[in-house]
Amino acid sequence: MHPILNDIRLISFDLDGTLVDSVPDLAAAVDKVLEEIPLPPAGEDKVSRWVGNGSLKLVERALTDALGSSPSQQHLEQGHSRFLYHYGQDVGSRTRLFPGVVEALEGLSAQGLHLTLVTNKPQAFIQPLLASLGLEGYFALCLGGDALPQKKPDPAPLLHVADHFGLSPSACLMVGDSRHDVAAGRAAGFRTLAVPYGYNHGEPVSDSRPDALVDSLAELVAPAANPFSARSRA
Ligand SMILES: O=C(O)COP(=O)(O)O
Ligand SMILES: [Mg+2]
Repeated sequence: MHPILNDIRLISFDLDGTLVDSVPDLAAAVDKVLEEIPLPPAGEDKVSRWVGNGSLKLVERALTDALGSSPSQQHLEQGHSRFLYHYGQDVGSRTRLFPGVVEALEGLSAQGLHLTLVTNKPQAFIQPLLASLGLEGYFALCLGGDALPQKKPDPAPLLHVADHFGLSPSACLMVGDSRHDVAAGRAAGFRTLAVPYGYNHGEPVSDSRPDALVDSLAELVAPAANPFSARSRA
C-alpha cells in the first residue's frame, strides 16, 4: 500500500490520460470535424496538448489552431456538435488502458475503498468507454464534465462526490494526470496524487506539486518493502 492511502476512504480518478490513453480516438474525431469544414488535420500530438478542459475547449483549441484565430460562436457550436457526433460513433476502438490500471482498481476495490470517476469528458461517453475496456464494474459514481455547472479545476465535482458518500474531503484522494486535477483536488481539500504519463498541455505535472507522484498506478497497491528481506540479502 502506498503511504498516501493512509486513512483514505474514497478515491476520485481522472479518466483521460490517467486510466486511459484516449487521444487516438479523440484525435480521430477532431480530425473528422476539421476535414468536414475543410481544414487540415491536427493529429495526435497537438490533440494530446489540448485535452483536459472538456470537449468544447478541445474543439475551440483545434479550430483556433487551424484557422489562426478564434472561431465565431456559431462555428464553435457547430464544430462541437460534429465532434460529439463523431466521437460518439467510436469512443473506444483505439483507446487503451495504461499499464497498472486494472491491477490498481482490483487491489483498491478489494480493500473496500469507494472508487469514483471525476472527468471533464462529457457524461454520455463515460459508460460506453468504460464498457469497451471492461472497467464498468469498478466505480460507485461517475461524474462527467457536463454533470455540474462547474468542472475541474473547480473543486465542485470533487466536493459533490465526497458529500455523496458523507465523507470529509480529508478522507479522499484525487488521482490525475493534469494540473486541473491537482488544482481541483487541492481546492477541495482532497489529497492529490499525479501520474506523469498523461496529458498536461505539454508540461510536467510535477510542476503543480501534487502530494505524491507515481509512474504507474500499480504502485498504489504494491506491497510495502520488507526491511528484513533487504537485511537478509546483505
Ligand atoms: O475531456 C477532457 O478534456 C479530459 O478529461 P479528463 O478530465 O478525464 O482528463
Ligand atoms: Mg486527464
